[in-house]
Amino acid sequence: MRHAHTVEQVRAAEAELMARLPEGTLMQRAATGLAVAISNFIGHVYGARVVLLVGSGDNGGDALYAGEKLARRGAGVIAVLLSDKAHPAGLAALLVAGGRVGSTEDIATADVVVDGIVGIGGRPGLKPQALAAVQAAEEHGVPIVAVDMPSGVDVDTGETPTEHVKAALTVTFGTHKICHLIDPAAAACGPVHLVEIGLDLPPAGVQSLQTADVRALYPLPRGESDKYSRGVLGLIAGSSQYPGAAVIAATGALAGPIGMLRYIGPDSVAEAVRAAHPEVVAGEGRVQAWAVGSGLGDELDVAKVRELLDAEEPVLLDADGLKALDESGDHDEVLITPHAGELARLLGVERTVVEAERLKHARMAAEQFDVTVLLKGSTTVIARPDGEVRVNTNATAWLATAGAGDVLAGLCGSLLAGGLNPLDAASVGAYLHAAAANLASAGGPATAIQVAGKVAEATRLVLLEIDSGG
Ligand SMILES: NC(=O)C1=CN([C@@H]2O[C@H](COP(=O)(O)OP(=O)(O)OC[C@H]3O[C@@H](n4cnc5c(N)ncnc54)[C@H](OP(=O)(O)O)[C@@H]3O)[C@@H](O)[C@H]2O)[C@@H](O)CC1
Ligand SMILES: [K+]
Repeated sequence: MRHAHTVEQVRAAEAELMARLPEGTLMQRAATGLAVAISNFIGHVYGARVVLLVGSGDNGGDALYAGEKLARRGAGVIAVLLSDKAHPAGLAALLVAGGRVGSTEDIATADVVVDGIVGIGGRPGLKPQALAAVQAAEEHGVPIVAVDMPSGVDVDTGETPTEHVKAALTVTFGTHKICHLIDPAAAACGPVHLVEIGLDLPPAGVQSLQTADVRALYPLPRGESDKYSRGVLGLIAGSSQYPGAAVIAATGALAGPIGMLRYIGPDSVAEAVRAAHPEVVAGEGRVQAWAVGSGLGDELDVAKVRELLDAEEPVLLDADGLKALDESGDHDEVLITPHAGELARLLGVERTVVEAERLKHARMAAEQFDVTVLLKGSTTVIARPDGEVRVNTNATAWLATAGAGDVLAGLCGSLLAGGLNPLDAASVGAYLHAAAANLASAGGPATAIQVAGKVAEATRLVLLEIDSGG
């Protein structure tokens, strides 16, 4: 599990640990890990040209001490001081090691720029001198390694209301922060490298499943399992207008853990579903969970869906089905899977607002409708009414294709029917969906059906303990 803590939690853990260690120990641990990560990033140290952007706090201190270590190994290290309060001991150490103070002019010929402008003490945005330095790096194509996080992002929300660094690599300390996992800030981090510094942290409110977590959660059939005990999913999807959505959702569902799929819908759509998947049973019967909504169009039966929402079985509500959601009733076992536009409609706000503040709006909807919300997007945010959040970060941009959401709905529904709670079903489903997309895409385009076709293989790789790039 990858954990993302808030600034307040990190500060408390840091204070507790610092009280037990000689002064400066934590910063030295951070700077050592940072120097190693920078040298791995540039591939060579001797003769490398490194420019440090140094703000007024300890984030700049980390950069200066890492610069000192690189200078000792033969790098040419130049510090651009963005404040007259730059960490005095760190600066002295850099100068003793042969580094020097320079200006933004030095950026043009650098191999790497190190962003030590601000860390967890930062407010969003960049001051003019810092912005000019960052723009110089961008203009000259010099990659930026961010210390702790790209300066200018909102650390605790992942929002990027104004200018910020776009890093090629982020080196963080002790634990991940929320901005590393939530877009749009997460997209500005590049790969995130975690340096352990020994912090003792409380449970994190934002987490991200890794391969081993998915393996541990996945509902496995047992020797005595039959098709009913593995779980039966009822699928209400597709319409004369969008028959394909039912076929695609069914393909996603059958690639999950269920033993049987029941399809409920118009005869013509049922025929299409059964032509693609002869194993599907058409018509009502006992189910362990419902997946409702993909491609229903105008044929949504609001009363019927509300009946299901009030019943005991878990319900996944997607696409057109979301129109049936209201704030009444107990929706503990309900999972909704909107994209930003659909969530915006539910909350009565603009889509762009949801995209800019994904964590906030996913949590808001979860609380308001008393449901688990899976907000689709480049990083998928899954929020529970109690505020617990999981994020899925292994998606490929190629997954933005028609029908991909129907595959996800079918798969997550299948996991609900297989016995997972909405949070686990959503996070395991999002992980396997993205892993399948990575296999189907392999760096190029892929259709939704091709993605669905790779879910079984992605699952097998996870269960066999092979990391499929997820
Ligand atoms: N916690 C840990 O476990 C460890 C932490 N470590 C490191 O310490 C870092 C935190 O250091 P920190 O607390 O000194 O704050 P930091 O982020 O450097 O900001 C300093 C000052 O900048 C200012 N400022 C604010 N916003 C701004 C902006 N947009 N643009 C420009 N300036 C802005 C503001 O001052 P003000 O302007 O209000 O006077 C603020 O006080 C942390 O990220 C990690 O790298 C590691 O060494 C070891 C383990
Ligand atoms: K930074």
